[in-house]
Amino acid sequence: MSNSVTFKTSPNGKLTGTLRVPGDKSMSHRSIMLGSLADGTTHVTGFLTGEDCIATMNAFRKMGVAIEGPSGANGNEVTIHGIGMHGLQKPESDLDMGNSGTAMRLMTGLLAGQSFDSTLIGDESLSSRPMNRITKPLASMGAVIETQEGGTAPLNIKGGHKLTGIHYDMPVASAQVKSAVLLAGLYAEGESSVTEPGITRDHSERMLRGFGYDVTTNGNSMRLVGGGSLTACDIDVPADISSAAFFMVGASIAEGSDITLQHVGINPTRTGVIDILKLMGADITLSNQQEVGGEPVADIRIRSAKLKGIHFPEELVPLAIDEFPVLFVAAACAEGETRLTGAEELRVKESDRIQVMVDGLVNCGIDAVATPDGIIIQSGQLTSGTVESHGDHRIAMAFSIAGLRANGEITINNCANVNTSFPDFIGLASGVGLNISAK
Ligand SMILES: O=C(O)C1=C[C@@H](OP(=O)(O)O)[C@@H](O)[C@H](O)C1
Ligand SMILES: C=C(OP(=O)(O)O)C(=O)O
Repeated sequence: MSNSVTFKTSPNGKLTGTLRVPGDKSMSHRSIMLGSLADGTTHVTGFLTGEDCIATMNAFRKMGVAIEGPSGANGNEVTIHGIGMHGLQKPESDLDMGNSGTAMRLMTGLLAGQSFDSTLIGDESLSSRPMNRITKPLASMGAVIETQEGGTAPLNIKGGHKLTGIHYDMPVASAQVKSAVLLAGLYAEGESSVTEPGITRDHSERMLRGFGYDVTTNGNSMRLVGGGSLTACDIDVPADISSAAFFMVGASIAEGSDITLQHVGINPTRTGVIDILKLMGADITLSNQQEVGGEPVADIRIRSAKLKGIHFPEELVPLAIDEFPVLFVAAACAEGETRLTGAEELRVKESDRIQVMVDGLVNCGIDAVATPDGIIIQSGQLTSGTVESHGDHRIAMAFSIAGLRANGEITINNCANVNTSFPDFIGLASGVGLNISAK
């Protein structure tokens, strides 16, 4: 897709049938990172072939890791020939993390513990996101990292510095910050630990354990001791609940919908979207629940329902952090008022997701107001309109879903980055009944 991809929706769609959305982005990034540092060969299935995860894969290839794939019948199998905790080689050029905060922040933690220098770069959006939230705790472990003025990327990470474990009381509930400290902690002397102000996704801890590393979780605190090693394992990446969320909201708001989403990851640190939609009155049922490779998965059936506006519980914010753009679309279609508070983190994602969603909703006829840490949305009729996604994949897909309830066409600009997290969104969404085209 070129940079100027425009999506156009038309009315009267409903979502029916069965769908398996692409693999989990958080787990796909981590599978490449841990697989590369492990002893032995790691096979990954269900890998997300979105641009962000391919960028992570290419970064490790540049550091000497042999990685095969994506290949296989579904094109989502990857084989990583791990080179051990100390096997990475100095890359000959900058490592480009594309659009992904997760990749850049986790990689910074890992690279801080290497013997060589490296530079991490990203696209325009990533280059404007705050990196001092990780460079600060990493510096107190002994890492030497140069940021740009204002604490942004490119990041120059100086190798060869001895790291020492710390305890870090995280000021924000961020899995990326937690993971950066724990991954640096693998290379640090002694114990590294974090306490998070609210529960955040725990894929790093689970996957480290899957690779045989001892990570202890005690309530909101996690700890590990540096100097150990990782043992290769097989990883089955479930479908991404953040991608499934678009269809959960779409099926809820479009009358006559009945869709089943298969093999979705339902790790309790990710299921805020299900809890929130249920509080709004959604009809959601889970079946085939099982544990696959240390992560719970299920099939999720959603039928259309009459939603009502609510005040989103603040404790659910980190557990649904990437799903708010599409939850705001649900709110526009729900009876009454919906309020979000305690979500200032949304302002430092791929775009300022509060302001960008307010602007787009207002352009489509909805009364929405931004607050410093959230939003207030009144129920209304979505109309035709033109929306700027600001290159943010989740904004582009949220307004695609809004098209199901709009009484006219919605034009969404700057949608190329949908490929970072959801390859073939248009094909899969059209296949289950969304009236949408891209050009
Ligand atoms: O650790 C991860 O994989 C992620 C953590 C979250 O970011 P924060 O840690 O900044 O909240 C989330 O928004 C992001 O999409 C993925
Ligand atoms: C915020 C997101 O990702 P990241 O922070 O990795 O860019 C996202 O995928 O919605």
